[in-house]
Amino acid sequence: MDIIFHHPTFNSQQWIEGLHQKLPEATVRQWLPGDNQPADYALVWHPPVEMLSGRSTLKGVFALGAGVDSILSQLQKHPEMLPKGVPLFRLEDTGMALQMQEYAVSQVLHWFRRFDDYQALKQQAKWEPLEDYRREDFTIGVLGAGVLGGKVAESLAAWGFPVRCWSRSKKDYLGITSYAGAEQLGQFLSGTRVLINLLPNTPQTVGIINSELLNKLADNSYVMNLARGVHLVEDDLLAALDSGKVKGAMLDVFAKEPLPQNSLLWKHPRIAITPHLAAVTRPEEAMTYIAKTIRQIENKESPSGQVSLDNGY
Ligand SMILES: NC(=O)C1=CN([C@@H]2O[C@H](COP(=O)(O)OP(=O)(O)OC[C@H]3O[C@@H](n4cnc5c(N)ncnc54)[C@H](OP(=O)(O)O)[C@@H]3O)[C@@H](O)[C@H]2O)C=CC1
Ligand SMILES: O=CC(=O)O
Repeated sequence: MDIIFHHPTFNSQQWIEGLHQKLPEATVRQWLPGDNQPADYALVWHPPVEMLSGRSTLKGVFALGAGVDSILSQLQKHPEMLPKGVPLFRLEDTGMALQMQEYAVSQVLHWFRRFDDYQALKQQAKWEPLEDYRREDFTIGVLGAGVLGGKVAESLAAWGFPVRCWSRSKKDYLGITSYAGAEQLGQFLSGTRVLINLLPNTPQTVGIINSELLNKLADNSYVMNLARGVHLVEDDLLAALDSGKVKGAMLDVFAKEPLPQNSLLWKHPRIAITPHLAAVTRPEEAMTYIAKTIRQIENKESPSGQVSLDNGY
């Protein structure tokens, strides 16, 4: 079995050796331009078109992340890149759900305990106990209730917050109110105090967090974008912060990354920023998942994690 690997920043040697340990029968090599030798599987992130195109004998392509929007947008321009019938897989959880839970829970607690307000008071050297927020006024709404959104919703429910989620299909998560489809988005937003985005980037979700949506949230709401920058209309968020509709935001992803130096988001006192690391690919867990999936494919089983090219995620 031959596996080719390409990632612009990962340590290729670590992956080649790690995969070989998990799949001793496999020969794993870093793909380099000009390599058109046979391959059964390809592990990729931002793959050069020539790496994949024409490889009709591939049994699977693995994206080395959870979101496949960059690969799908490359595919739009170069449909030949993924030969017909070759399945595309993505990483399902592989250690990312726990990272997302850590990120979301810590920031929700920060807002809930009014640490943002106390930081502002500290700037003025003011000793001023504020009224506590009540959990019942702190409904959390998670946009996207898949592998990561579902786990984030569950962890916040465990902290006793009222939690709801929104997805395409209805969910049955314990203690979480599920809303589905465009027709239930308004209900989902009404009364939501903290909005957490974990949607995939698809034509239906681009720009979804805009002024119309933000205006439907509860007053003094908070926004956390953990999915993709293109989901958020940055100017609309700035306007909602300035009008007081939104009280604070925590952003991990941006329409343009790295976030340009001249972006107004950097300067806003009520926006916190992290550089797209809410959940990173953990090599050990990812390799375990990929090796298991390859074995399932070899055994003619149906592994989970296959991307629906029709749905775009
Ligand atoms: N910032 C970071 O570091 C990281 C960001 N990400 C981002 O997180 C995203 C989510 O990952 P993951 O949870 O694994 O993805 P999943 O595919 O498991 O979940 C996606 C969810 O979004 C829902 N959804 C999709 N389209 C729509 C729509 N049009 N309307 C309503 N709901 C919709 C799906 O509904 P249904 O369940 O009904 O299909 C599903 O619940 C990734 O696509 C990636 O962009 C991922 C990892 C790290
Ligand atoms: O943003 C990261 C990913 O895995 O998707």
